[in-house]
Amino acid sequence: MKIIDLNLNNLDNKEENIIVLGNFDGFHMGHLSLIKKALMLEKETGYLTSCLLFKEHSNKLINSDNNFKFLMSNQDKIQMLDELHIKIAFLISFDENFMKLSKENFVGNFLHKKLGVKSIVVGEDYTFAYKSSGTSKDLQEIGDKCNIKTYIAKDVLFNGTKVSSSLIREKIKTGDIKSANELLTRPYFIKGKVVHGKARGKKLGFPTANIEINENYLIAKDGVYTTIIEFGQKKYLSMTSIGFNPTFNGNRITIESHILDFNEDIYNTEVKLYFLQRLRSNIKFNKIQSLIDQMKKDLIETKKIGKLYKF
Ligand SMILES: Cc1cc2nc3c(=O)[nH]c(=O)nc-3n(C[C@H](O)[C@H](O)[C@H](O)COP(=O)(O)O)c2cc1C
Ligand SMILES: Nc1ncnc2c1ncn2[C@@H]1O[C@H](COP(=O)(O)OP(=O)(O)O)[C@@H](O)[C@H]1O
Repeated sequence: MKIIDLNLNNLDNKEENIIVLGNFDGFHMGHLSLIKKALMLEKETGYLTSCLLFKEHSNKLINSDNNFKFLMSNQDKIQMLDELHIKIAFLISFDENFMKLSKENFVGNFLHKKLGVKSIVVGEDYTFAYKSSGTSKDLQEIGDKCNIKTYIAKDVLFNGTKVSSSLIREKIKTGDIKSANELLTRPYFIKGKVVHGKARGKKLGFPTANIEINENYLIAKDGVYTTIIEFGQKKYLSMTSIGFNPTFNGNRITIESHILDFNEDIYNTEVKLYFLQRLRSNIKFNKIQSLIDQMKKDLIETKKIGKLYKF
């Protein structure tokens, strides 16, 4: 995939393309239907598929909601687009200039003249231009005038409900990982570096890799999960606790993962943690032995669940 930073490159050799527009937080079922449509059009027309990504998350700028949490980073989105065989990723800063573009300028100048867009694929609820004044219907109307064909994909429903990034955020926040994973069509994951904890894990017989928390991204509901941890091109079954370590009266949330059949130092390693299933809530035990006994039960459960997944 070609990555074009529009703030750095002037597109001398622009290629005619079919652009997929949206925010794509999570790359869920609905997003995948747009990508599929664009890839079909690519086969029919020979134009290359492309996608526009904002270098800074647009919601953060528009809402100025500092508590807004994302499902994935831009880097994850780029990797996902590449894996899906999209040919060009256009990156642009969501700055004052871009934010203030009129509907006509966005389509006629930016998409048509600057990027060489021949077709657009969007969802029904897409909005664009100054103060989100443009709708997908506007895109179609203005696009027609400059020979851009717009395809508006129907909302994807799951059990009668529209699939959306906010619905998935809600599922993750409430610990319904099973539904979130169904909507994403893959296990929900987070990424982070292994940092030092309180060095209690080894003493309990369950060392845990503590994963550094990035405030920009969503954290699943407090509890114990069966997970898969990936680093150094390998995947391992693991069980992860998200919470305040109530047994030890902890005062900050940690994400810590005990890796099965593993015994190596992985401090400072970048890991990817996939959530498969939530096992239970965190418990404040009166005795440390009770916590250990419970972790042994979690281990048995995790092994059972692990057998159901190929990784
Ligand atoms: C599978 C699993 C289940 C856990 N369950 C609980 C729990 O129910 N209550 C609790 O206080 N801590 C729980 N923990 C967190 C442990 O208290 C924590 O891993 C331990 O204190 C080690 O912390 P450290 O990494 O800072 O050394 C769990 C950890 C794991 C890996
Ligand atoms: N099976 C394992 N699962 C997780 N971490 C392990 C495992 N075996 C060894 N380790 C190493 O031990 C560290 C965790 O030990 P622990 O006593 O819990 O200390 P800390 O509180 O610093 O996390 C991990 O960061 C990792 O480097």
